[in-house]
Amino acid sequence: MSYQFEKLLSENCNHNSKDVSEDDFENLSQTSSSILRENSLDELPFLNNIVDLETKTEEHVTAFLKRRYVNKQIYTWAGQTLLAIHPYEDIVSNYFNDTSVPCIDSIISKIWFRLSRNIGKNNQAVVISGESGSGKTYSACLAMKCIARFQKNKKKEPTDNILWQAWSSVPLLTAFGNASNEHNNNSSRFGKLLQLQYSAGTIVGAYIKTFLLEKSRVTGPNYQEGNFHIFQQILESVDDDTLANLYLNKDTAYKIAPKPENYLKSTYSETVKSLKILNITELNEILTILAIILNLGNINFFIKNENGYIAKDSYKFLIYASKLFQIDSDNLTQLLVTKTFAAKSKGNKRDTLYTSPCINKEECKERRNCLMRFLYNNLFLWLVERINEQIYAPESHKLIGILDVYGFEIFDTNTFEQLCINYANERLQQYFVNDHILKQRNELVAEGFSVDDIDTTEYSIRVGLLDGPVSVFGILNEECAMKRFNTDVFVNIRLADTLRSSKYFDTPGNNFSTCFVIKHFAGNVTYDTKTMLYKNRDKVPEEMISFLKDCKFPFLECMLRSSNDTSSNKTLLNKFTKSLDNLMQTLNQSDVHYVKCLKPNSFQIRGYLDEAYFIQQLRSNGIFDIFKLHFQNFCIRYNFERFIRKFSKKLYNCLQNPLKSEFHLGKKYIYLTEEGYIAFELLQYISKSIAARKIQKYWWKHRERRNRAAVTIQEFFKRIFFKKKRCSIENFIELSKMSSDIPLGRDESLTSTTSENYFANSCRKAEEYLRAHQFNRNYEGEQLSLTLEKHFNSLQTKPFKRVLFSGDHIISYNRLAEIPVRLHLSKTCIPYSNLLPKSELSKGLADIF
Ligand SMILES: Nc1ncnc2c1ncn2[C@@H]1O[C@H](COP(=O)(O)OP(=O)(O)OP(=O)(O)O)[C@@H](O)[C@H]1O
Repeated sequence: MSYQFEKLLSENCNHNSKDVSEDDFENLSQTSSSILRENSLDELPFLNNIVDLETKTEEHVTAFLKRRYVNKQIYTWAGQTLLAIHPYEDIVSNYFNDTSVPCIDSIISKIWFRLSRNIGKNNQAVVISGESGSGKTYSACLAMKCIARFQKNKKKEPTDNILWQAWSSVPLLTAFGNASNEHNNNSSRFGKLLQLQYSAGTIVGAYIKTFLLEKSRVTGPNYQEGNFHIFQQILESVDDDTLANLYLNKDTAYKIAPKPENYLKSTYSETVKSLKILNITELNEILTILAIILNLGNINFFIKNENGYIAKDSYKFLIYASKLFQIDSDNLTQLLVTKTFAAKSKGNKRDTLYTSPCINKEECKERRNCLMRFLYNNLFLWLVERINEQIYAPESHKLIGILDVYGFEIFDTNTFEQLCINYANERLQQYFVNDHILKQRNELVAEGFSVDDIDTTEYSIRVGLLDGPVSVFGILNEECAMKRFNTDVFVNIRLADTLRSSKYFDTPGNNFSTCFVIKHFAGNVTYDTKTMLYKNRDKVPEEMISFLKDCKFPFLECMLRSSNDTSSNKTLLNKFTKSLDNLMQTLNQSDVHYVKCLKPNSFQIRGYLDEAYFIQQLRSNGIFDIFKLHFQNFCIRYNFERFIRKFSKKLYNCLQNPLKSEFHLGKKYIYLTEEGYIAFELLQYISKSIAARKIQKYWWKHRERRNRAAVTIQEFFKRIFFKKKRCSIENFIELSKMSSDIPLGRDESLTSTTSENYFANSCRKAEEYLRAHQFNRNYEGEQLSLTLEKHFNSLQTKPFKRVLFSGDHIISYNRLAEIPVRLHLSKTCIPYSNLLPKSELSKGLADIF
């Protein structure tokens, strides 16, 4: 046991509850550990964590995962990382509501557990990674569904529920940001980090951060690929009248929106519903922008005498687009077929602007495409901003991040977008290995665990090759900054000359090739430098912005406000690298949980796991490195002081033997497995209940004794009081007797007035007596007055026959009531029982009132 910990234990020995005996703990700990053992056996009919395998060779692990996959067990733990194999069939429902097996739900329950008990960092994140089409977005949706089940206040109307609104953003952003490609008919063409704001068991807000939309797709997807789903949705589902207002027609072939074989039949109604849930009312404006893009895409050009012109057959589309822009068609023509450039003027004068015609069709097309990309990208950013306005809670809260970025991509032709996407995956993989595996390894070694070496240099070298000082990005950015005329071949030669020494870089083909190869963690990808510089510059001509500002369509102004700073000289790679740096910072502030999505084969066939293909994914994902860290099962750690404050020394002493394997004492921390932590909490709870019950028992005993003592004292005092009272009544009776025993007629000096005085005196004394004894209309008082009344009336004193008492007053002493009178001095449950019938009042008690 660590010295520090021992010291703390001895310092804190007074901390324990004295009510619970060591034996109680002993018994409890035995019971609970046996419960835990039984549970784990019940819950794990098969092994479900590959670190528990006895033989951990690559072949063994693959065979084990294959067996699970064939048994339709698509989820498996690799330490604390969840492996999810794409089933290519709908079997996920088997896992619903069962957190005992590895699945997305178990990750979310872990996160919920941590947040609700303040374990670990304030923020939690799920990083879902994998190749394109491996099921990342699907897993992200499952995670959100699971959070919805966990959160409190389920009864709230769905429309008031932030999570419901955040959930509605999924089909909306899918429609605008997903498209079909050869790997996946619903491939995300942007990266997304959804941050859910958590407070006291509820999601109170959310925020969506997006990364680099593949905007080049909007000008026309690659062969057999689709454009963003929204275009098909409009052309298929919007009614004819609305389409006519948008200058669109179902019979027209729109070049940018081909229908690939495997296109996703997503529904427009779902998109509209999501807009409604998110209170986005600008549906018409959105449709107009999309209609402009569709019409612009059909505009063709021809060149005559080195001047660009709009082709006659496509002139109508130009007219439609300018009507939708609400600007004169000549302005649009001018924008598309001429270019403006600024020439430096002498002195401090402003630059002079010159206009020159586009000299070839490609230039005209590029200007048109630039306008379409700019419009679509800004529409997308505006949409994300509007969603965030609706779902964001301004107060700071704990965060649950769900990161779903585009998956690693290898196509026949890979260009700038694939370079960015694969770079993002490379960064995430590097983060996983460096900040998750390596950091843990070093900490574990420092804490006394013995862990094998893990070589992570290859991941850093590859990231350095892409974005370091001498790197692919460095050269592309430099070429953009120099603004010199350079061909794609030249850029490729420069890349090859500079980076040839790296073992992760290669240049296939001859000197005129425009291709280079990067050996990524997930495979070799051949990139084409064609259009790379152009796309990297990401420049929107000034005159295009002025044109949009001149248009009378008011929505354009709102949209431009959400746009990025177009005047900035930063390249797209600069911006993208920066956004990924921010993402890494966000992850650094969170406890990160990993879901690695894997594809069983490259043919999208269900029930078949291609071992060679699969093993490569495991290798490149760093899954085999996880074996070296199987200590990471100790996923909860406390520093000693907090541990002792939370649990007690006695609890620790009792549990250290039965739960020996569930915790580890390091130099700074005590490490617990989740089972260990639950056992500690369970026993602490039970021990507190025992202590509480004991305290209750003592308290009841004490109260009983106190009550009994009070009763004894009361009895004693009552006895004395009654004795005294009886005494004083007797005295009074004696006194009254004396006053009434006046010998009438015998002594002439004693007149009737004298006798009357005597009687009146007696009565006054009787009243005083009653008052002095605190006559308060209670039973005792009543008894007393009745006793006195009886006594007076037995005296037969002349001329006063009867004396009638009410409380501490004599109310009648000159004549008897002619009817039997009962005076009720306290309220009874019989209504009006304290009143006499009116008819009887005059006869009996007229002098009373
Ligand atoms: N566990 C699963 N059960 C059933 N279908 C699934 C499962 N996982 C994924 N799918 C389906 O597979 C397809 C691809 O999944 P998804 O879009 O989530 O992949 P992705 O990794 O996000 O791809 P990309 O990186 O291209 O966006 C989708 O149609 C999805 O519905």
